[in-house]
Amino acid sequence: MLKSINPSQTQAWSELGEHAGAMKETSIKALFGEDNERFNKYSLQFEDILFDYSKNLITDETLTKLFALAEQTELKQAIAAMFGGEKINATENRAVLHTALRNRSNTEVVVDGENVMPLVNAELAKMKAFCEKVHSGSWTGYTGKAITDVVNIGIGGSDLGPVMVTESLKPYWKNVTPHFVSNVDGTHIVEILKKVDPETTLFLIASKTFTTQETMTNAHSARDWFLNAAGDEAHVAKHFAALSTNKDSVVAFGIDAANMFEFWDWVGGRYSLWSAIGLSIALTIGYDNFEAILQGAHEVDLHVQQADFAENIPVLMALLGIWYGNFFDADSEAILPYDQYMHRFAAYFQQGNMESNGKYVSRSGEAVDYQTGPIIWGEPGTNGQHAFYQLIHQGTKLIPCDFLAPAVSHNPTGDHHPKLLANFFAQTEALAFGKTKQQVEAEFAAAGKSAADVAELVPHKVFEGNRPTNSILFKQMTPATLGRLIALYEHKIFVQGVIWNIYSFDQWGVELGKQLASQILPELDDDADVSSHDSSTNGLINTYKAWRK
Ligand SMILES: O=P(O)(O)OC[C@H]1O[C@@H](O)[C@@H](O)[C@@H](O)[C@@H]1O
Repeated sequence: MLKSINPSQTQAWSELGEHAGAMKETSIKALFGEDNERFNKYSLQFEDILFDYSKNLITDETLTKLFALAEQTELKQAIAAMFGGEKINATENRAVLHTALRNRSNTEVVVDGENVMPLVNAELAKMKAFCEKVHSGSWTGYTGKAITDVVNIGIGGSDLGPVMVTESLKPYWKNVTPHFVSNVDGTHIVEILKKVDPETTLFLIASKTFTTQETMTNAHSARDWFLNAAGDEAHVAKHFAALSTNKDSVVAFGIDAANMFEFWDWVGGRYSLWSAIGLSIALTIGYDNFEAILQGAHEVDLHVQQADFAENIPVLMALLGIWYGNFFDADSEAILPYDQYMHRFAAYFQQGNMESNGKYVSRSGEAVDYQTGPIIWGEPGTNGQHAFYQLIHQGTKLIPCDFLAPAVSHNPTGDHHPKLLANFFAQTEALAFGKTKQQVEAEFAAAGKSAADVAELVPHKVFEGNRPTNSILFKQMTPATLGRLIALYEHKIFVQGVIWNIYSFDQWGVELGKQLASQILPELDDDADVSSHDSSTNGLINTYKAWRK
């Protein structure tokens, strides 16, 4: 159990509050002007990843106070508790050990007196053997043909990770094409089923609980579609596998227990891509590449445990987020990958952050008196530049941004990549340093315009700058690099949750909607008007019933 420590009552918090007041009087530009060594001081390289956090409104004093906050909220103890298998997910009485799934050192990880590593290793061996059979063509469908398509049916943590990773690593795809069905909207499964052939398709029913309405509905529809073609229930075993913690429900659904890939209650849904939930990843890019993702993440697991705070990338990422969220009232963060393959990266960490740290109740059960998890959003560059960057550059809101880019493209066509990277470099420069009134006027003067003619236009063309960013430049998008990047962001979320004194590994906030939907569903069976809800909900339901006739 993690102690409940109110961060806003710590000495460091009040010092940070005062210090933020002073920092509002300076600017990123001024700080760069004062110190030529800023990049060297405020950047770190970890393996093939360069983390440059120099374009933040920080000084050594800021960092010292942020590290003090981490000390005073007992971050070190919390890191040890998580990796040590303590039940830090107290509201569900569970350990938090997605790190054990990628513990390539194979050191003991004990939960309830049992070393879980033999379980982890056995499941990985089973995934490996299965991948080999599918890739070699020795695993065949009901008509003897090899598998060409995998359809992962899952939602939330049982979908977003595999989607993001398979998309990010498209250059590594093998002879199996992945598809993903998540939404209960029938459109999703109908459109995917149009693309695949029952004779050569493998369905992975991915659900930690194996009770999620969307997933079970889609799984039954997939099974019906398959049986419609295959005829015989005996063929299901060749085309359906389950990725779950709930064996009884898997068997009750009709999936052969031999085709179940297991994980455990100490793996949170949104941290589960490292587990059997990653089977669609391993089938898409090959088991060895899947293992390379685990290896990359494991390196970061060692880093977060061993590095001093000043050298610890996830800790720095977390503290910078707290600096702006709690002391500058920033309420969102943008994640902006300059890599088209990473187009679902922000969506993935939208769940990671918002489901983990979207909590207002502290670990002692009281409402907190400070901001917790940020709103996360983002799209790949350069598309975002032509859509929403206007607000980041000249809007009234402070939006700290992470810019990510590979130095080497998998598609070095023409001069696309230098152009992409020129934009990547330009944006953080523009955001930090802006363009002054004098610069705008000088540009007009150089173009032969008189000061009087352009006076009204000038203020609109000024960029205040002083918009903070992190740049994460990596060598190339490889499985190990992606593993590292994901683990960095995962640990950022964990560190922030510790400091905010909340429980990052439960998600009670998703339950009420599910509960009400299951009450409403039977009310939609007939055409009778309902009156059991508030007037708005009654009105909506009754209009729906009238219109669907
Ligand atoms: O994997 P299952 O159990 O189907 O859950 C799928 C998703 O459900 C949601 O309600 C959330 O709680 C997510 O964290 C979870 O990943």
